[in-house]
Amino acid sequence: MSNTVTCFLPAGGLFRRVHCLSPALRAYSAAGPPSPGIPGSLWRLGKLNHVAIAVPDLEKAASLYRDVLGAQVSAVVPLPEHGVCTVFVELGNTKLELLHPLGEKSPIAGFLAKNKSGGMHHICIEVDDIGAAIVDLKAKNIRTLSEQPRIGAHGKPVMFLHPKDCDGVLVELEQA
Ligand SMILES: C[C@@H](C(=O)O)C(=O)SCCNC(=O)CCNC(=O)[C@H](O)C(C)(C)COP(=O)(O)OP(=O)(O)OC[C@H]1O[C@@H](n2cnc3c(N)ncnc32)[C@H](O)[C@@H]1OP(=O)(O)O
Repeated sequence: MSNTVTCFLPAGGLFRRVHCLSPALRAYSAAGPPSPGIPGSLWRLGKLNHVAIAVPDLEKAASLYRDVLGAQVSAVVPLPEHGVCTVFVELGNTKLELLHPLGEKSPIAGFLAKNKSGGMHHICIEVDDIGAAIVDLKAKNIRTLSEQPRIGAHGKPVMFLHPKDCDGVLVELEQA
């Protein structure tokens, strides 16, 4: 079954044929696909909470999203317990988290040394039961980057998963 329908849009007195998402698929996309979960599993994956971008100049990056792209951008929030300063960019369906190292032992210092102009650092996905998720993922040999969950940028427990066990992507799970 095709996911697209053909629409005819007026264009300079004529009609232009374009392919667009079928109404059913559009409704599904707007609501967000429900995670089916693993049968018998005690936890489920939820929404994309944010995509984090490590940046060498936080003010410059905040200005790009606020003044050039017109997004709603938060103030700078230092999180010394995580070794980063953050700025959140509101996108409606998700957020961007701009990250800059704070302190001498920042966990993002190595990443920025390798990626001097910055780059995508991690994705954060919500889970409905972070404790159950951690037990399950450890049993499946996915390495967690701390023994216990820590309190993340939104005041909720978070856990990072090793990028080498997640197809090269650093994944943060956040309690919904
Ligand atoms: C506030 C909170 C929140 O949102 O709630 C946050 O954001 S805190 C955000 C900051 N906190 C965190 O990131 C905490 C979790 N992160 C960590 O524990 C660390 O950053 C690691 C992911 C273990 C990487 O540490 P480090 O750079 O010192 O180690 P390393 O250079 O030996 O890296 C090991 C391998 O992983 C790769 N690697 C490193 N960082 C990566 C990243 N962000 N994405 C994908 N791959 C990455 C390296 O290139 C290397 O691969 P090769 O061996 O192939 O070269």
